[in-house]
Amino acid sequence: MRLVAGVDSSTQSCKVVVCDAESGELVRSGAAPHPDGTEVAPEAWWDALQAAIARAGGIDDVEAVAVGGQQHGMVCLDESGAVVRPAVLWNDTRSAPAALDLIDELGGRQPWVDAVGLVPVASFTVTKLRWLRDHEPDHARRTAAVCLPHDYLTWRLAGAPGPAALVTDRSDASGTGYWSPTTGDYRRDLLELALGHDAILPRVLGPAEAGPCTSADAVLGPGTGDNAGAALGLGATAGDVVVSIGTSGVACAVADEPVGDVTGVVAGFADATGRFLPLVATLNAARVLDAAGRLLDVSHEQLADLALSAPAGAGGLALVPYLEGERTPNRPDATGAIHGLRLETATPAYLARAAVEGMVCGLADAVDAVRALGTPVGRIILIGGAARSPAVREIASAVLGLPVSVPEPGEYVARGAARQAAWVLAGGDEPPAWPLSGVTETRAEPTPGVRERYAEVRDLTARRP
Ligand SMILES: Nc1ncnc2c1ncn2[C@@H]1O[C@H](COP(=O)(O)OP(=O)(O)O)[C@@H](O)[C@H]1O
Ligand SMILES: O=C(CO)[C@@H](O)[C@H](O)COP(=O)(O)O
Repeated sequence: MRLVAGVDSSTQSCKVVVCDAESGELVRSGAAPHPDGTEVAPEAWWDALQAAIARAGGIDDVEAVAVGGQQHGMVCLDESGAVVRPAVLWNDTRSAPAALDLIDELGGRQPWVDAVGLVPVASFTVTKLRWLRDHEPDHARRTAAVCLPHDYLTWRLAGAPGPAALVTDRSDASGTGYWSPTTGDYRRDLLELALGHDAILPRVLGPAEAGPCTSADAVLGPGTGDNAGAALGLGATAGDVVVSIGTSGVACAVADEPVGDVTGVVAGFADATGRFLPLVATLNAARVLDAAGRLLDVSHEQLADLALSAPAGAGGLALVPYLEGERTPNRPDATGAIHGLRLETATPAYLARAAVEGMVCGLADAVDAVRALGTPVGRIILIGGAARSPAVREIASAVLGLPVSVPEPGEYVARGAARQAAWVLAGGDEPPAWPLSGVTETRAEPTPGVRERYAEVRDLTARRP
């Protein structure tokens, strides 16, 4: 059996899967946590990767490896390849004012969409670089190379051979704000507009192009942004909308043509197969349920039981989930809120229901935005840590008014990276066929009233203190 490995260096943890290159069958896996916070030393990702690899039984016997990872994080290296400052992550909102400055300086939203397929918001790398230039000019000046979390780990696996050897892929490059999915080229003028000077950027490899090798002589694939990795791991095709409920909430779909949305709601990313990946991301997803569990002092399982024991709509109790500010809609300074509290609804069960419904309503808006750009929504595929919750599956189907397909619990981003590694080994125009097993479908009675109530209260939130 020829083995390949795939990595998902996500916001909260690092996961490694080792798979049969031909069939995709999972052979073994491991995981390790990441530190909390929206600023992380890249060395911590490297340590977590080493721990996850060890827990997966090592990767000395694999022939190819690819790394998927959280998108957009700003990793700055100096001339020697040393990290200049901790990475600023996708969910850090400090660069919201920088995003507005950049939009203004290029002449509005449309020039950004035309140039790079997206409108800058705090999540995207380009705005973080502008923040760096404005707030830490010494760090900006020392920055000789800029890369993303997955690029950094690929480079470390290759032995960190100097910044000029950095590589990336189309999907993650498309989330920087200085690479065009339409032309396949960097927009160095936009990098300079943000950072104040040019810098080394990772070479963008083709979807199945081999990168350097690891110290154990396994070939490294280009890697992927995590959402493109998930689409590849699931084998998503036209009509599939992948909804991921991890730290971020995401709705995305594979498309044959690039997408441009001047409202900035849908980002026109590239995917991991040479196609495109229109995507909407929210800042508030699984952690809203973590927070509800903490408030009620219950486990995820108990929270799900509580939520399912309350009636749909939670008697008008509605939770706006902007606990970390929000990216879509673009409200970096917003906070969460609970509306409609009455004596009858002031119970753990109603609050649990409202938390799941509020979080899912944010994702329903995301699915609507993807659909509004002409993407067909035939099937919803639900993944991410919170897809393990029966309440999330049931309420997602009810609120979306659609059946929801859930593959067996697994690490689909890491699987997508492993499938890319197998593709690098096998060559050819399409990745090896890796059948998806254990998909179950949840169909719940639609509850349109839940979204109507949510729409009434969605904008009624206080600003962050
Ligand atoms: N059974 C569950 N119900 C709800 N949430 C869960 C459950 N299991 C895990 N989670 C949550 O899923 C999140 C991790 O999901 P994951 O997709 O790995 O996140 P990320 O990719 O952002 O690191 C955590 O916030 C965790 O608490
Ligand atoms: O910012 C985005 C997509 O644009 C996020 O989806 C990040 O890529 C982080 O993903 P998770 O770690 O939450 O899965």
